[in-house]
Amino acid sequence: MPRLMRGMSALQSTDFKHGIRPIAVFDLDGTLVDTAPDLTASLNHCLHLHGMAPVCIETVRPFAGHGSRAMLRAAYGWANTELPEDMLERHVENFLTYYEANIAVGSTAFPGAVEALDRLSQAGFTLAVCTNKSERLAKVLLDSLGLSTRFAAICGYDSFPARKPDPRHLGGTIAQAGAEHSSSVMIGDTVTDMEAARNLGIASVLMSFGYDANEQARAMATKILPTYDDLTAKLLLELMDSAGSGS
Ligand SMILES: O=C(O)COP(=O)(O)O
Ligand SMILES: [Mg+2]
Repeated sequence: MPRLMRGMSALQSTDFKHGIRPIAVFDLDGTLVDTAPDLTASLNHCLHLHGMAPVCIETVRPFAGHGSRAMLRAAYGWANTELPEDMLERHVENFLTYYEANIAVGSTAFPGAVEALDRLSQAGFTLAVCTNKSERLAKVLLDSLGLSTRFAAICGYDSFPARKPDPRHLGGTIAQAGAEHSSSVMIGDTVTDMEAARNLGIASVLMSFGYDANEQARAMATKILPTYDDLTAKLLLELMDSAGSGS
């Protein structure tokens, strides 16, 4: 916190274009935090309850950023087993109960993520999280990892009437953080994040180490980065300008 305040006090709002403080909005699963270990454990807990064999984390990873239903449907598909809708809903309940109780057992911030947050804060950026997790679970996870106080807003799929890729989720997060979408950028790991940014008319960065940086996501991203090392304030300000925002 003292570090953040030092960074903020070093810059005046007049240092930014039109005096607007920029905001970097981060996706959570697969972007800031590697949640796949605990999501896989929760999935395997559900499969075990139904006498099914466990699945390995590498198989689950591409589905990990698309929610518990997507993971459960995929796992039943791999096992060639029917999954009726009512059973899926019971599984989701079990999944979420287990997940909440074990949310930060194996989950950690991706390499370089915390340092990138430090850099951006020191450069005067506001930070926020826009995730398709529930707002409550996102806050529980970020609290457990000691990261939540860094963010001016943490918004989940249930914070607004619509979720990513609907621009109301991303736009609502930016507004709740006290920022403006004309000086904002979205950093994520899936096509859902890139599409949300495009729908709001802002720049996006695709972190290609994430869970599902597929062709569609790559084609939609303003910039693709393989690691956090290159995620700098300078780059994000340039992307905001080139997206026509902030001008
Ligand atoms: O839980 C999900 O559906 C995905 O979460 P994310 O938006 O943080 O990647
Ligand atoms: Mg994600």
